Amino acid sequence: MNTLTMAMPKGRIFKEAVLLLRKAGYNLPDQFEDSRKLIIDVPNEKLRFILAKPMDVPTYVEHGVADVGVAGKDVLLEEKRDVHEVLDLKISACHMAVAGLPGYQRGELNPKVATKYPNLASQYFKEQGEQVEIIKLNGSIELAPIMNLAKRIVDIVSTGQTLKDNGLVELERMESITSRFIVNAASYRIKSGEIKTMINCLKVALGEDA
Ligand SMILES: Nc1ncnc2c1ncn2[C@@H]1O[C@H](COP(=O)(O)OP(=O)(O)OP(=O)(O)O)[C@@H](O)[C@H]1O
Ligand SMILES: O=P(O)(O)OC[C@H]1O[C@H](OP(=O)(O)OP(=O)(O)O)[C@H](O)[C@@H]1O
Repeated sequence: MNTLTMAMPKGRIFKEAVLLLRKAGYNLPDQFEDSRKLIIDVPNEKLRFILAKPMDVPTYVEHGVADVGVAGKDVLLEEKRDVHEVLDLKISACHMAVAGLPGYQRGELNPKVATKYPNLASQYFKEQGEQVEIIKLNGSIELAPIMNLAKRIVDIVSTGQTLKDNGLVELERMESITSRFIVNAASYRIKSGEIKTMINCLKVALGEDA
């Protein structure tokens, strides 16, 4: 049996993904979630975890540095990496939205939209037939309309608290987002037994038919 390398997103998805793996029967050590190590070997399960920035997980999987990984659908839509998306893990649920100050009306020429997701946002507005100027930010996106950097933002909404606390409202709901199990194409062939076993165990944990 081959060792599988799994790219995991550091941050909010990580804990939920670890819980799901444990539910799927993988015996992961205690304190696994609290470690600051970026590579964690679990020899008993023939697993090696690499802990990457959420946006970088598909890159590691595309290049075959990791055989499999967990990535938010938002990241997959933004990065468009060449990976197989094989399973919806139904964790870290949220949605993408266009937000802005209350009462915003379309109509300006080439309006600015601030976002951490320039590709996803560009595609959305193209489909809507609205020409916009995308301003890429790396976080605290809700600042942009308040400071008049851009009247609208495209960002993740979960509880809606961040929008509310900053006096913003959701203007248009976009895609629903959950985390997905992704696989490198070559690994899928070379390590198909191990990968299919993992997918089946995850499906059972999710209450789906394996
Ligand atoms: N409220 C939320 N805000 C942001 N991301 C969320 C939320 N709920 C679930 N997610 C999921 O978590 C992922 C982001 O995780 P996290 O917030 O830990 O990283 P990040 O802040 O984008 O990372 P970094 O800023 O370190 O690059 C998203 O890709 C999305 O799929
Ligand atoms: O609807 P809510 O539950 O309030 O969650 C949404 C907020 O959470 C995320 O920010 P994050 O905490 O990742 O910080 P960031 O601004 O650094 O991206 C996201 O970008 C929103 O700002």
